[in-house]
Amino acid sequence: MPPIELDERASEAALAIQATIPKPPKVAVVLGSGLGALANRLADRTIVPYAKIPHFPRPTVEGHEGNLVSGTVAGAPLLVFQGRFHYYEGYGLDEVTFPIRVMKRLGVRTLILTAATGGIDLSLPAGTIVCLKDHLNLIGSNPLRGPNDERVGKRFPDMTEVYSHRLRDLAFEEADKLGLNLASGVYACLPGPSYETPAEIRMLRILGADVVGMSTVPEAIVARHAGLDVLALALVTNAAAGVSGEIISHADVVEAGLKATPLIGALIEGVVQRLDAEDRQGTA
Ligand SMILES: O=P(O)(O)O[C@H]1O[C@H](CO)[C@@H](O)[C@H]1O
Ligand code: HPA
Repeated sequence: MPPIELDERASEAALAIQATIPKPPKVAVVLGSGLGALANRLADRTIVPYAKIPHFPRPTVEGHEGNLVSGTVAGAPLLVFQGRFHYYEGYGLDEVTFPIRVMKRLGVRTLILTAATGGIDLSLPAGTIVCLKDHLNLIGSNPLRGPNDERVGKRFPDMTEVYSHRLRDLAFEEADKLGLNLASGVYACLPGPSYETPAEIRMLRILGADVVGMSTVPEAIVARHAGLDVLALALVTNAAAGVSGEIISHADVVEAGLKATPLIGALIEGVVQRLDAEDRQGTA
């Protein structure tokens, strides 16, 4: 898909959203597997089903509802993408990252990505929340492949700091307030949909990965290209293949996501409130 056409699609989608949400929040969250209930924590909700947004793909995976929800958390505005798209669903990376291109046009400046992941590092048991410090893009392609749209970002965007140091510091401060032991780690993105083999997990550990999943990285790359600040919170829903010997199932992943929703929700709310306070003081 040439970039101009993609740009037009994203602009049309943004215009349609603005018909219902005229002043979209500047902070957006993409919810990972099993974390959809986070959207229910918002007050003053306006819901736009993805099906009502032109050119928007439809989620096909259990645990990804397919709604754009605008609302507030303790008075702070937040835009929630309840459901994401994955490469393994058959979507191209243009479609996987379409919501990021749309939110850029809506005026979003900060993106919080959430994801369900397998824990590679033995010190990261199920239930741990990991604040990403870096990633390994092992999906076999790049969402910026193809002609570059210079109006959005550079041909060769720097990726030294994909996950904003400022936002990470903020997340750790808010985690402290909640008494939450937030971990820090590197996310390896594989195409899926099969889970990894134990040998692949040993390889990923040698490569420096702490958690593994099938999303997040394409979205983070497109967001950085477009100049958004990115924070990513990965929930460890299971021990990665071969780590505990337990079988991995998506039903268990979704259940673990549901269980952790109150905690990860409280952390996100703390971060969003801090960003709102900074915005009001004109420091963001
Ligand atoms: O990354 P999210 O969307 O949270 O989902 C994770 O959970 C699914 C596998 O159970 C995969 O889609 C993996 O990427
Ligand atoms: O173990 C996993 N591997 C890949 N993706 C995942 N998403 C949740 N758990 C996993």
